Amino acid sequence: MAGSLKSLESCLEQHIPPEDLPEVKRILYGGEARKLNLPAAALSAAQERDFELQGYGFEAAPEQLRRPRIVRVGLVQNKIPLPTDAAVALQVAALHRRIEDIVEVAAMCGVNIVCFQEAWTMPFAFCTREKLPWTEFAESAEDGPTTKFCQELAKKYNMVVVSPILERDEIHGGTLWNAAVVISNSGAVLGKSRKNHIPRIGDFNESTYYMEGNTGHPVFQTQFGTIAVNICYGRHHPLNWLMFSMNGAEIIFNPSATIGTLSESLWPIEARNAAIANHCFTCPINRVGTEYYKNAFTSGDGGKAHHDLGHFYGSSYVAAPDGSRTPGLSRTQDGLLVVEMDLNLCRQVSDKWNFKMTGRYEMYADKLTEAVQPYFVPNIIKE
Ligand SMILES: NC(=O)NCCC(=O)O
Repeated sequence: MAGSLKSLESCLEQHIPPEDLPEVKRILYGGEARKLNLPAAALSAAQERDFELQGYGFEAAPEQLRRPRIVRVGLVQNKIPLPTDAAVALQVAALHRRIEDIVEVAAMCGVNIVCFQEAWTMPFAFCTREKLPWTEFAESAEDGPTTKFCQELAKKYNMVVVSPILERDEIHGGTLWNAAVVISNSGAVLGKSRKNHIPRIGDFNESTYYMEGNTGHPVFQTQFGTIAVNICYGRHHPLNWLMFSMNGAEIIFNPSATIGTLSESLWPIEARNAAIANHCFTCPINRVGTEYYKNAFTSGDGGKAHHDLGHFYGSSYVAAPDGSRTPGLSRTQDGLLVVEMDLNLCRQVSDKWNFKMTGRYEMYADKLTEAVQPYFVPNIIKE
């Protein structure tokens, strides 16, 4: 069964000889991440509320002129608590309750910035290509009920909240977007970042619902650091990560909804590579579970009609600019990953590896401008 393996890390812990494990972890993960000492009350609340709680820390070297810039981020992955044919309002309310329970524990763990999974207020129903009831989950990014709910959480816990939703933009003809709303710890809506790349693969039929985002690559200056949101499929586009980094992002969240058969072998690579290439922290988050739909749908490949998109494999993790990473959360269980990071590490790694300095961006900018022209002639040298 797709979801039967709890996590890659638990499998390694179980089967790699103990004397080899540290070296295996060094090669695979860039070393053993420091475990955070999380409060006992938080650990027992997580257990009672049936979600995994893990905490890790990344260090930076002490500097003479800058104080450490320590921030704690919280990544939340979860199943949908109600079946997909429950009333829309009940599904949203149940998700709000679930997230409220998890965010309370994040607050106990001192989290400064929390991010939820892609389209967190709904099942990932775009596979069905049906409009109702799924479009009813869409809300205003600026003052919809979910944004108001997140504003309350932000103020209550002095926490920046990144809330990826299905957005309805009433000002522009009621159009739908896949967007992440960023709410300051003051409770103010800082802004939104729309998904730039919309998948056209397998049952990810999102293009039936919304277009490629038009907000570019905004970064949000928060009290705790400069953050950006690269939504799901944007993970496969190195230039998308690059542009958030160009605008100064120190932490790039990647709220996602993706399934094992399609992307699980890419998952540990892409966001981690982006952290390395852009001297920043990246935080990929994936939902968990299998979501069933009453009406069967086909994949347009001659195969049988089916009732689910596949197994969402969780495995949320954080990668650091030096290429090290935390273990992933479970592939099957709801979870909160708390990660402490010193943002000074971004510049320290940049000074060491110099990817920004050696990037030759002007060369690529010129050549890309040429390459996107309709009558571009590729530079192929022939005998
Ligand atoms: N939500 C989404 O864009 N999924 C597409 C599949 C993937 O990017 O792994």
